[in-house]
Amino acid sequence: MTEPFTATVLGLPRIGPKRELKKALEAYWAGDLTSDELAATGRALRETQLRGLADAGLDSVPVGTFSRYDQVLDTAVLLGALPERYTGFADPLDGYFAAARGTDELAPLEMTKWFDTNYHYIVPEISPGTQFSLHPETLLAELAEADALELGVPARPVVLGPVTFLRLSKAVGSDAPLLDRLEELVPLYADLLARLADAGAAWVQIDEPALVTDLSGEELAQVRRTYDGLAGAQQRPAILLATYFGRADEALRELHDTGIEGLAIDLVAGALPPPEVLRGKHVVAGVVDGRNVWRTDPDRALDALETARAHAASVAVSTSCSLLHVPYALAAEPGLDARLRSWLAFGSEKVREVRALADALAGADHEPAELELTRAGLASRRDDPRLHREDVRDRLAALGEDDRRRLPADERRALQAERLDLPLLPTTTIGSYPQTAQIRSARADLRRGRIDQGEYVARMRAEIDAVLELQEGLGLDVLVHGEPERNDMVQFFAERLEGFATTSAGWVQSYGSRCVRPPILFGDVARPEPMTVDWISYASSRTSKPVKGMLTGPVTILAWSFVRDDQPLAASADQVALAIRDETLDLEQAGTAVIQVDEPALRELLPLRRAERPAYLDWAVGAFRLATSGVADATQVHTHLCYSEFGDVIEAIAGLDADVTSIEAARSHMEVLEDLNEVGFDLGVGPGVYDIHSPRVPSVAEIETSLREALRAVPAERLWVNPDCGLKTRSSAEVGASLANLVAAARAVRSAREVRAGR
Ligand SMILES: Nc1nc2c(c(=O)[nH]1)N[C@@H](CNc1ccc(C(=O)N[C@@H](CCC(=O)N[C@@H](CCC(=O)N[C@@H](CCC(=O)O)C(=O)O)C(=O)O)C(=O)O)cc1)CN2
Ligand code: MET
Ligand SMILES: [Zn+2]
Repeated sequence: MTEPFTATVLGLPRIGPKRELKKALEAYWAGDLTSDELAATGRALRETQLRGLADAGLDSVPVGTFSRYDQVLDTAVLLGALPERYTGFADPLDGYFAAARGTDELAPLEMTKWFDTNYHYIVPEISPGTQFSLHPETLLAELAEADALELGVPARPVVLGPVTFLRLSKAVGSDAPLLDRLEELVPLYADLLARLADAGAAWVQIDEPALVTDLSGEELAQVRRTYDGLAGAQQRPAILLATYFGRADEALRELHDTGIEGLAIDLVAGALPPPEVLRGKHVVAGVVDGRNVWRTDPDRALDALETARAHAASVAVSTSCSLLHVPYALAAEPGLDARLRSWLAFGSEKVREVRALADALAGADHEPAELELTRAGLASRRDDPRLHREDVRDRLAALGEDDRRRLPADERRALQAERLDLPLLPTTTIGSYPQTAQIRSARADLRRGRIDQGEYVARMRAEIDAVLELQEGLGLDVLVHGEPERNDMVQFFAERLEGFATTSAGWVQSYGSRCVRPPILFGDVARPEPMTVDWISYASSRTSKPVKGMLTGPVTILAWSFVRDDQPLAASADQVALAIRDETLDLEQAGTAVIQVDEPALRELLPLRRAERPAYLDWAVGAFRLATSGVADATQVHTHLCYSEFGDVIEAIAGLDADVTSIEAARSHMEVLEDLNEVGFDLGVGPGVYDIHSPRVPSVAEIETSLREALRAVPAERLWVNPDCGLKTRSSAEVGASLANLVAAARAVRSAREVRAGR
């Protein structure tokens, strides 16, 4: 067999340690950078990164996990599966970006979450007319580029596997299962393998995270035939099949005797499969968490590595998944408190951990220095009083069922109707208004000491005034303050809660050029003081219309943070929920009649395996209800959900028991509403009437059509009118025009009904 390696990582971040790629992309899109300059940015990032890995002592380095936008879209290009409408561009790069982001004329492909992460991939469309063809030029060029660096370490090309590619794609124009098309892809992948072998690759990594989801017997058989085909290819590198984000035992058992040489296994989200599955294989053991930021417990890791070694042909140490999901390096965070820092590993620290664990496994004479550091860090973490606060624990222990329950919905509805006096089909927006350069630079000025807190507050209040004036002018019914003071809907709260740390440069790619800095939940959660009350009270004081209090829910705060690994997520969720509950009570006290608690990530955290879903939904719904059931019955609780298909969580949505739920629906309007009807949902609902992810301004007529369609599923008394999601990524011009049409459409439908009702 090909010489096995000992230390590697499964994939790499690409946005750049200082978001160099983000800035280059946005400059290119703005017409301020040439495609050559954009390419040079990518090349420089890849070179620095690969040299870093080689210097750190990895003996196999991944190539091909870079992307100008997204790796699934790249795979569609690799396989010739980009829909035809994106292929006529003079520069193919512009077609690629058109598929990713759309143009004035063309809608982009859909975007959705990559498994249970906060990364979004572009959803390829496969139609009966799609004719696959191989386009390996980019991958081969990156491989050649890596070889030219003469790192002295073999480069290992990485591709997304055919099963996962089809599993993540969307079928259009046919109901036939997409996996039926695996047989068309086998010869292409076989051809690709031959080209990679020709180019000198000893190993190829084929990523198949879809194998950790539930697969039917028929699907497993298709997977089997696919890998029989690939392993049987005439000329090819050794195949490392990489699964991550869970256990893939059924598939790995099925594939054991296909002739695949290596298995990369996630030992953080998953576990070692039975010994017979490992037998004869090169096992790349993912003991270093690629998705979280804690240092790896050396004893537990070495235990797992030794067990793997007892059964496998050889073992390498690796990360559990790509490092795409963690920030580049702790070095960029000198501001984190020293004790917390000693518990943490970002990307480059993880690479060092991998090497050190591989040395320890190989029987190094001395404990590698990196592991000594880890042991010291872990000891101080265990003893830190911030991880176990009696005040927080006592409060949680005293909770009962009544703390997660409100009056029956119809009784609340009557009380709220009286208090709010809203028209039929009330109009509202989801919370954020455009996060302009002006707003962001005010925040940057505050950070750099160029303005003081008073000046900052004054500028944000001016933004709030402008947004309120816009909404009043447009005639919206329930107003929002626009969230100008929030750098991010999760980070903002984490900065104000004890138990969380936040970073200044810990950027992680969310989609395309957009990034987030996930907070680090390290301890028990408490809220030292109100977080949003001053802003909301200010906004309320400026208008006679109701202004929604605007909070992020416990599930979403956790989903978009790095979370504790020393207690169940459910326990952390209740702690965050209590802090949010306290905030709702303070908002109410200050006179707020409508409070929205966003849970866009409710669907995202849904376990990949069906068997684990009920338990998750139970605690997730419980945490939301804990956060929202403290307020009086006359206070209207809203929630907002987006980013996904809701089929699997529809009962949970009803279980949230929010008085009003705004829900992304521009793509499949009636479907969500009918699904909700099926579970007996009888609360307020605002199916988004236009897609905020596109710059397109929807016409009055099309919004009216949406509303009339919605009215076939929902009585007017329960229907709200709102966009799909917040407006922070849109321009002010788009927002003004779109909302004017939204209000006009709502009014038209309203008065048509009133005429009919003879009012
Ligand atoms: N955490 C999280 N996850 C999420 C979402 C979300 O809202 N939050 N939504 C979905 C994803 N959608 C997203 C939509 C937009 C952005 C986004 O716009 N991100 C911004 C950064 C947002 C931010 O942190 N802004 C900060 C910092 C802004 C910044 O870059 N400042 C410059 C200076 C700017 C200046 O001087 O003008 C700097 O620090 O260098 C702020 O406003 O304070 C970006 O990539 O550009 C991210 C995700 C799902 N996951
Ligand atoms: C990703 S959901 C966003 C909800 C938030 N209130 C906003 O309007 O931006
Ligand atoms: Zn949303």
